[in-house]
Amino acid sequence: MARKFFVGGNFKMNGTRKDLKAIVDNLNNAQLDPNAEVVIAPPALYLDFVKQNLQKPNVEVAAQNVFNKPNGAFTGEISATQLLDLGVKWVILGHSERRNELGESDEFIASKTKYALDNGISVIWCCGESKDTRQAGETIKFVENQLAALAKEINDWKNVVIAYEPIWAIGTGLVATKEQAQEVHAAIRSWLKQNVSDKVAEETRILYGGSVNAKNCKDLAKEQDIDGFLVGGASLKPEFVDIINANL
Ligand SMILES: O=C[C@H](O)COP(=O)(O)O
Repeated sequence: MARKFFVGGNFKMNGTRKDLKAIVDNLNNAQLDPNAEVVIAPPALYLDFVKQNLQKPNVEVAAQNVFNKPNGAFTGEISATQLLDLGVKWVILGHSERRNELGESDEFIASKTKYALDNGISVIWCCGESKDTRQAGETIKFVENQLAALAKEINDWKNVVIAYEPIWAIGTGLVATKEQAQEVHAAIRSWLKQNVSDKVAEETRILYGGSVNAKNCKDLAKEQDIDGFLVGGASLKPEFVDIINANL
């Protein structure tokens, strides 16, 4: 089964209504590859605003976080029920900025992933190594450990998209070579085959994230196990359209 090309735009903590309207208008007015599935993740405060302004049926909205409890005294958190109330059916979890800046552990991320999936929200689950880990030659072992922590919590992978994002490539302009990215993507797929099932390995989309732009996306997209991208900085710019259209 061919895996559908997937492009996520992670706006992170960027944009006001004016900026976001311009980004959404740019997408509304663009010719987008009809075979690409596109999800954009504005700051939580603007999820509804972006949703109301989007006019493209193949572009959906994602949250950048969700908590693992239904409601209650959890200041600053957002529940799955609240996301569904706005019609938001995607969430990004496990991003290295939340792992490192906010101290989210593998176990906490796995429990949030389970909670989101159990409530019908699809997850873009992120993994990836630091520069030190890569230099020590431990990239694959590190990513496999992150996967193992997730696999302890979840059984059903059909609504999970994996994003491999080497931390040293995020926002640095230092993109992984297509060989480096393909090697880790193939290792993730092989881990899924050995530890989950052939079907999950075959069907799960594995995205690359880390300084993807209009210039490097076409080459990366040709790699066998790269099924799309999770884009940060460039998703705020008009070139996001070129990344969505990388296969055209
Ligand atoms: O979630 C997106 C990644 O962190 C990549 O960000 P970047 O494209 O700005 O390097």
